[in-house]
Amino acid sequence: MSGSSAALQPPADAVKPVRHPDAPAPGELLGAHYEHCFGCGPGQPHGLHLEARAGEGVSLTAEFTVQPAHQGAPGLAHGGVLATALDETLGSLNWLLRTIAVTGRLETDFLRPVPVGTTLYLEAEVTAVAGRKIYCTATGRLGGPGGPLAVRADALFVEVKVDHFVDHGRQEEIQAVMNDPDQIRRTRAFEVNP
Ligand SMILES: CCCCCCCCCCCCCCCC(=O)SCCNC(=O)CCNC(=O)[C@H](O)C(C)(C)COP(=O)(O)OP(=O)(O)OC[C@H]1O[C@@H](n2cnc3c(N)ncnc32)[C@H](O)[C@@H]1OP(=O)(O)O
Repeated sequence: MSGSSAALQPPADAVKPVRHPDAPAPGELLGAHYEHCFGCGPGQPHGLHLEARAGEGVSLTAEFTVQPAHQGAPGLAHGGVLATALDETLGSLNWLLRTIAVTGRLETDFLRPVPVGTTLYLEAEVTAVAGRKIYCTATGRLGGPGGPLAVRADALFVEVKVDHFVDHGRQEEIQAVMNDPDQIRRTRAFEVNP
């Protein structure tokens, strides 16, 4: 079963997404947006370590290999972890728009079980933009980019300012990020109007 709910249908005044002129070139690895992100951070031992690569237009591909720490049922990926992989992949699209945005809504279809050791090949694209609202879609396939479809998702991301994180994040981590010039550079790469 698939098909997104009315909340994920772009309004009549939505426009096509525009790839930012300074977006990473097609084929370029996007890198982690935060060292300790559960989805993409290299400093998160049990994280997904998802790696995303820019595609054409406002699209990208990503890969994630399911580890024993990601199990739900014996030998199978937990559904919440797969939803995280989709969420992270969709969130990475914002590198190409150079916009900071957070997930407002994520609708997921789980079509096939995903065994531990499998590499999930993900593809995502932004389909429409309406003001601060970014509509996007993603798929995850087993074993290769042309493999069987295992998971898919439609989502709405909402553009926010850096203040979103500063105001709501725990002080300890926010301060550490503020003191890290590398992280500040990565955050700036998301923003058109910092
Ligand atoms: C120093 C620090 C450096 C940090 C450097 C970070 C770098 C970049 C990190 C990125 C990280 C990504 C990681 C992966 C993606 C996540 O996992 S993000 C984490 C999960 N998501 C969240 O925590 C978001 C929690 N929710 C919220 O904060 C707020 O609800 C939101 C989403 C910001 C919206 O609140 P708001 O700004 O007050 O906006 P609001 O007026 O309510 O909504 C705006 C529009 O969106 C619509 N909308 C909002 N929510 C929904 C919904 N659920 N369904 C349908 N429509 C909705 C509204 O109806 C409205 O539509 P219009 O009226 O404009 O037509």
